[in-house]
Amino acid sequence: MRPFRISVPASSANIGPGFDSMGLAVNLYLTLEVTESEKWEFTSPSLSSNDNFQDHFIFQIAAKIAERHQTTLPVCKVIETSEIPLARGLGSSASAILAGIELANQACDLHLSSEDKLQYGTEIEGHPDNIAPALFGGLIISTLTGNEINWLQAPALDVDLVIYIPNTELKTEAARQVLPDSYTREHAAAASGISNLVVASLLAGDYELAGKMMEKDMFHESYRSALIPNYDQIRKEAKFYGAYGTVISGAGPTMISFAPKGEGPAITEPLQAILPDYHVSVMKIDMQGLTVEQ
Ligand SMILES: Nc1ncnc2c1ncn2[C@@H]1O[C@H](COP(=O)(O)OP(=O)(O)O)[C@@H](O)[C@H]1O
Ligand SMILES: N[C@@H](CCOP(=O)(O)O)C(=O)O
Repeated sequence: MRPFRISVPASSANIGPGFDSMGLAVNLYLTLEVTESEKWEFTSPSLSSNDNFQDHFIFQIAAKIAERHQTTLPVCKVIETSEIPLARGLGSSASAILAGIELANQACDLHLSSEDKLQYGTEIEGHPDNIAPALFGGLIISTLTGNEINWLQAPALDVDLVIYIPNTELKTEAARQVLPDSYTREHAAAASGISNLVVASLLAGDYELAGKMMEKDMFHESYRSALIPNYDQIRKEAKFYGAYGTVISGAGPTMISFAPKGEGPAITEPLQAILPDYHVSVMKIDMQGLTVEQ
């Protein structure tokens, strides 16, 4: 086996009303450096020296994918590094799942297509909104109906992104529990109308309208806002300093603003001063998605 390096970007899902169906790849990366070895070694920021590599999430995903293809992983040395904070709404689990799938793909020579990876990743994660952009890059609108996934990569957005990462975690599973099990027809019609308009205005480059409509989400934001520290303040201050709109990133607690191109720093600076316990920064949209270097 030739050594290889896998890189997977983080992602910000939902973008307001695109709940479980829209997400954007951003420039924070999980990487795996993989070489063949005499004995298994897995170095990871989330493993202490007492932990068994077999308990590692990425190893488990890779082993499952290999098993699904009636094979086993060869003995490898894997070094994981990651810039993606865990349980903050930046798709760390989706990036880790894709890294595991690609580890199996490369190490076992599975010749998986991108659609295979999307399918496997979505089956594990449950929804394609983080998996699809982390795999393909850019802004992806996707939908899972039964087992079928359809998706579209939008043209590049001409915006700055500002993210506000607090130093507290919120597990996606916990943030899904506060959501209603169902919506009335009236509610669903209004919510999907808002979502349609966000997508249409992003595609048309009408970012003022996109920002206005994303803040009107009716699928998840209002139910989750109590779980998100400084939710109202971040939206209000970001708007004051020029943002088009600010929403929860994924299931939170990170928030993300869409701002006019070049205006990101004018929001970052005052917001970082207001939120000393946060990491506030301008992010770039990653247009590559998952990459493998031999
Ligand atoms: N690189 C990783 N290595 C091991 N486990 C990970 C990794 N990334 C994510 N996870 C697992 O996924 C969990 C976070 O997933 P989730 O609650 O969906 O939040 P998010 O995907 O928004 O970061 C972590 O607590 C951890 O169990
Ligand atoms: N649509 C999901 C997205 C979860 O994203 P994550 O980055 O928080 O894992 C949801 O809103 O639950």
